[in-house]
Amino acid sequence: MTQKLIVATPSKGRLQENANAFFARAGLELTQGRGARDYRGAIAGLDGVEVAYLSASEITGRLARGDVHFGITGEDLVREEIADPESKVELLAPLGFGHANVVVAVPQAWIDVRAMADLADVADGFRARHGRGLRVATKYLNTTRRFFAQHGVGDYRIVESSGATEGAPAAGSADLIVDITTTGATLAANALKILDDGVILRSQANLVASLSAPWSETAKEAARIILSRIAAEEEARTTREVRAAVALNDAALSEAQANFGATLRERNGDTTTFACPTKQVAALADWLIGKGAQSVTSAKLDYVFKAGNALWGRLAGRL
Ligand SMILES: Nc1ncnc2c1ncn2[C@@H]1O[C@H](COP(=O)(O)OP(=O)(O)OP(=O)(O)O)[C@@H](O)[C@H]1O
Ligand SMILES: O=P(O)(O)OC[C@H]1O[C@H](OP(=O)(O)OP(=O)(O)O)[C@H](O)[C@@H]1O
Ligand SMILES: [Mg+2]
Repeated sequence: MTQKLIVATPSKGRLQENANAFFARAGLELTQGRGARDYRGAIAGLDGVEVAYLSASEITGRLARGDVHFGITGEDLVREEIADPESKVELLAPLGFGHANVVVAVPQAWIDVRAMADLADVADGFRARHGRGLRVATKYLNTTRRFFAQHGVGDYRIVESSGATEGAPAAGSADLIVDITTTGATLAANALKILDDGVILRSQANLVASLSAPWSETAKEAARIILSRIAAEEEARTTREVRAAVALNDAALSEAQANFGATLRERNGDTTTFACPTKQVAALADWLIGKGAQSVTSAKLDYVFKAGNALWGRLAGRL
């Protein structure tokens, strides 16, 4: 069976540009078939791969159904649109973009309502006072139901809203909302406030794998290669190669690991080379000078390929 690996990437919206940049960083050049309007593409140099350009929401649905193998989408969409996501998909890696919180927000004028417990109280008395239950505008139906149930908010109704959700309370079509926010500007413009314990999820874009897609040998091999490049880029981006002319014993190496997260890459005579988390480079250098090094250099690498491919290992273990 020569079923190709299908990689779904956002074709529009907030994740599109960042997703393209993410693949480019990993040395994966997406090539679009016959023109910008062709929604199928490929990855240069990788025969067993097909790229599908879809909306983030559509990507999530296809991952759940097993129509695509890999997809880039928001964790908010995965938790909302896939029932029992742990059994259907594997969230392989958070990608560091598409940050947004799914939140419960109420009118700022509700001065006594600060937390979910206050909301539960309001919900209980609301029907008696207003002749109807609370109305919540949202497109996150399942996420809202789960969160409200956890917090004992029972008497409410969801008003499904797919756009301009923040305007619903002022327009009179809902009393509060559950929606996504990044800067908070839209909430503020609509005189809404997030409840103190009302952050339901801190979401970001993820590389997600479908567990039910047809994982042919061709698809597995392509996935292994793609994941090794992604891991190599991530390792290179988050670490620096630190080198010093100083001989260190095993106890000192353990200390470097424990204090700075620095792992030994190579020991060559009197030269010691570490892989060090970027943020710890200066501290490690200081420590190495304290150990007798005359100078310490730090270099940024393009890729760090490793014999063991942790990302692929994790996925392979579930297929
Ligand atoms: N400020 C934000 N607002 C909405 N989504 C965001 C934001 N920041 C990041 N995202 C992420 O991007 C995903 C897709 O949102 P996006 O707005 O691109 O698409 P959409 O709302 O489905 O379609 P549209 O292109 O019509 O807005 C969200 O589900 C979320 O994971
Ligand atoms: O906290 P902020 O930075 O103000 O961002 C939040 C807003 O961004 C999103 O809308 P988007 O622009 O994607 O339009 P949409 O509602 O049509 O998806 C989201 O639905 C909020 O309305
Ligand atoms: Mg949007």
